Amino acid sequence: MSRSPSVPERPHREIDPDLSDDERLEALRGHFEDLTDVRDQLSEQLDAADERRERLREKVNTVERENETLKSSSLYISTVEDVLEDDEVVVKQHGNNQEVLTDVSPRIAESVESGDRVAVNDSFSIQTVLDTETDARAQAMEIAEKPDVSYDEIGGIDEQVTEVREAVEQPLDDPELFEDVGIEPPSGVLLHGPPGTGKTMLAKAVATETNATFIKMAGSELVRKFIGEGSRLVRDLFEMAREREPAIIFIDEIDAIAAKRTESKTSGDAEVQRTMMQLLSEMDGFEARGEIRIIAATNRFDMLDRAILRPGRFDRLIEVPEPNQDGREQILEIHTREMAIADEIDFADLAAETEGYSGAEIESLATEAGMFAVRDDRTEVNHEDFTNAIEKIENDDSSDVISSAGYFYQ
Ligand SMILES: Nc1ncnc2c1ncn2[C@@H]1O[C@H](COP(=O)(O)OP(=O)(O)OP(=O)(O)O)[C@@H](O)[C@H]1O
Repeated sequence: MSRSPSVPERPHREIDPDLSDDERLEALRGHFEDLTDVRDQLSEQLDAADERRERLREKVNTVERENETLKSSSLYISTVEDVLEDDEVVVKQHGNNQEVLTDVSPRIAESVESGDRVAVNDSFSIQTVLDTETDARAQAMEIAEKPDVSYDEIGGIDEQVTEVREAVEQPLDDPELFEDVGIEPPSGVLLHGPPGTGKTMLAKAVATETNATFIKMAGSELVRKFIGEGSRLVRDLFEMAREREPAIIFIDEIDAIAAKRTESKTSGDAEVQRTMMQLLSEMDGFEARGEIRIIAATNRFDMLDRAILRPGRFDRLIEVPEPNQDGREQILEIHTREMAIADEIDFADLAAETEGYSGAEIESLATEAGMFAVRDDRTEVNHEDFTNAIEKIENDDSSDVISSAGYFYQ
């Protein structure tokens, strides 16, 4: 940056009072000339400053325009395939799968790794590395390499466990058996039933048992949070499963993307429709004996578009009902396994008191009973803590533990 020019010194001239008139006039003239000089210098400096200000203003305008263009121009999402030497990388564009060799700016070169999702501009230069926050794929899916749910943690739905094991686990574990018999295993399994009855648990338990990666995507989030990205995310979902075989794809709340067509033809509906079409086409092109199994869940079975239930799609329907007396008893026992509970606790009695409770609600009940003991400074939970907890839950209007209001299952 150039230094600002120094301000000229103010001229000063003493005039001797003893001088003659002519001499004084001469001295004053000299002083006047000095002043004029200073004025000229100042005015030159002023012009130079004006010129500099003008140049800076132009610079600011250009930067502002560049900034605007950067902000408004769309960036494309790509995946880094390979990081080479000299800050070069190979990226693959989503959508058209085009592979491009491009440079990474030294500013972010350190943080780019193979497998990263990045945003590139028109000339494929990487602008940013998408972190997990901005990475829709990571946000939309829950991935567990090793889910940790075993069948003995699921109570009251033994029949459903057996059915799911036959339809999902066996084709993964023993595909030859199906080949020998000459049948195709079911393509997709649809679990339907009220909320909190163990559908997600069941899917996770199969993944645990078969050492498969568990990849979950929630239909409602696809529709609410990832507007416009639904079909791409469905494609990504299957791609991710193929990358991580064996894998269990679990689509929760499938009704959000596979509901019967409504009268209204809003653009939102069209988008949901596209997402469903993508799901159907992924399933249709699927090798049923492969290492990927698909489980979907819904508590709005009545709303489903029948197209997804056709053979080759979700062709095995398994109802997961609310637990009965025995089921509730088993679930209570499961959720109190790790608790210090008194011998006197009568599970059959508590099961009778909790008619209409789902598995998730029974789990909350156990926690609430434990809270009563904590409040009382006791380490052992007794029968009364449970009955108090039931009373509290049922009286507590604000509690959504017993959430029959939001319950649409038919
Ligand atoms: N049958 C069950 N046995 C033991 N625990 C259960 C059972 N059902 C539900 N739970 C408990 O409730 C929690 C929630 O259950 P889960 O998420 O599997 O229900 P869901 O049927 O998938 O519900 P939603 O339809 O709301 O997604 C589980 O983590 C588990 O602790």
